[in-house]
Amino acid sequence: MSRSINLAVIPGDGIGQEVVAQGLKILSAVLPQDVKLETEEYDFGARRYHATGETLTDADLEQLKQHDAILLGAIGDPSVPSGVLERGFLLKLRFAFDHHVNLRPSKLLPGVETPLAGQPEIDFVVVREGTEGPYTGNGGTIRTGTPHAVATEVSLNTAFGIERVVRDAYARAQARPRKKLALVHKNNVLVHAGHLWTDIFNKVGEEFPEVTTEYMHVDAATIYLVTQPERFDVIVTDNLFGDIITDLAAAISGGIGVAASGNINPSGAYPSMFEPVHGSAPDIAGQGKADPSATVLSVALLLRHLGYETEAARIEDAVSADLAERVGKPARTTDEIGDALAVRVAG
Ligand SMILES: NC(=O)C1=CN([C@@H]2O[C@H](COP(=O)(O)OP(=O)(O)OC[C@H]3O[C@@H](n4cnc5c(N)ncnc54)[C@H](O)[C@@H]3O)[C@@H](O)[C@H]2O)C=CC1
Ligand SMILES: CC(C)CC(=O)C(=O)O
Ligand SMILES: [Mg+2]
Repeated sequence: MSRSINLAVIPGDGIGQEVVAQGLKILSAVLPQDVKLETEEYDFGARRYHATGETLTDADLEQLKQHDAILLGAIGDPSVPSGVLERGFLLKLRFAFDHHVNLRPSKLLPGVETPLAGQPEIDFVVVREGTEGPYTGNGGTIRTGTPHAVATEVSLNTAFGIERVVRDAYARAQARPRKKLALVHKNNVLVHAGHLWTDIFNKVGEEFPEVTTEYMHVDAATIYLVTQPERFDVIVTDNLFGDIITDLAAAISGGIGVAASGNINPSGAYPSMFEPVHGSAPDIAGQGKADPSATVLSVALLLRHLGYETEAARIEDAVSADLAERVGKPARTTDEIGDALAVRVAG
C-alpha cells in the first residue's frame, strides 16, 4: 500500500529557516521509499508581514487546513514590533486549529551535559494547555502614555478547556511506566483559575486510580525541576506556566537546542503543528550556530503522530547517538549536524 504525507512547512524567521532545512533533510532521509512526501512552503513571519502587512489570513488557514501536519521553525524578528507575529501568527494558528495539547517532552539522553550536579534521570513530559490562560488576548490598556496607565491581561480558563487537557495528561501518565502526574499551578494566589484547575484535576483523577498525583505551586516546581528533576513523570499546567517551565526543562535536559514540541489537535479535525520549543534566536541567526536537533526531534514527534513509529524512533536514536559523540569535540555548524543526522537515519 502506498502512503503519503502532505506537509505544510513554515520556516519562519531567524534560525527557523536554518533548522527547518535540516528537519526536512532528515525527514526525506528517514522515510521509506513507498512513502510519498509532498511539502508546501509558506512564507509566514517577518517577510510576509513587511511585504503585505499580513500575519495569517482566513485564506491562509483554509490552505493550511488541507495538510496532514505542519512543521514550523520559529517566528519573531526584531524588525517587527514585539507581539505582532507572536499573537498575529503563532497564537492565532494554535487557537484556530484548536491545538489544546502542547506536548513538550524532556529527556536527558546518555552522554548529554546538564548544568545540574550529578547525572540525574530526567524523563518527563509537560502537557501545556495551548489555547487558553493569559494568552488569549483578553486585556487592554487605558490611559496609555500617562503615569496612570493601566494594563490588564486576564487569564481565561474554561472547565471544558481544562478538563480535556487534564484528561489527556492522565491518559499519558497512565500509559507510562511510572504513572505519575503533577498539576502545576498557583492556586494559593490565583484562587479562581487555580481552584477550577485543582477541582477538575481531582475529579478526573477518580477515573485513573492507577495514576499517582501531586499538586505543586509553580514557584516550587521551578525548585524541584532543578533539585529533583527525577521526581517528574507527566506535568499538566496552563499556557503561561507551561511556556516558562518548558524553557527551564530544556535548560536542564540538554539545552534549548534539543527541546522539541508538538501542538496537538487530538481529534484530528485540524492538522497538528510540530516545532522546536525555542524561538527565532536573532542573536545567532545566519551564523550556522543553531542546533537543529530540537527541530529534528520535533520531526520525530510529527512522524509518531502520523503513525510512523519506527521512523520516529530511528530519528530519536540518531539524535541521541549524535549528542553522545559531541562531548569534547569542536562545535559543528547547523548544516554539519543535519548532514550527520541524515547519514545516521538513512543507515
Ligand atoms: N515558537 C516560536 O516561534 C517562538 C518564538 N519566539 C520569538 O523568538 C524571538 C527570540 O526570542 P528569545 O526570547 O530570544 O528566545 P529564543 O528561544 O529565540 O532564544 C533564547 C536563547 O536560546 C538560544 N537558542 C535558541 N535556539 C537555539 C538553538 N536551536 N541552538 C542554539 N541556541 C539556541 C538563543 O541564541 C538565545 O540565546 C522573539 O521574537 C520571540 O517572541 C520565542 C519563543 C517561541
Ligand atoms: C512566542 C510565544 C507565543 C510562544 C512561546 O514562547 C512558546 O510557545 O514557547
Ligand atoms: Mg516559550
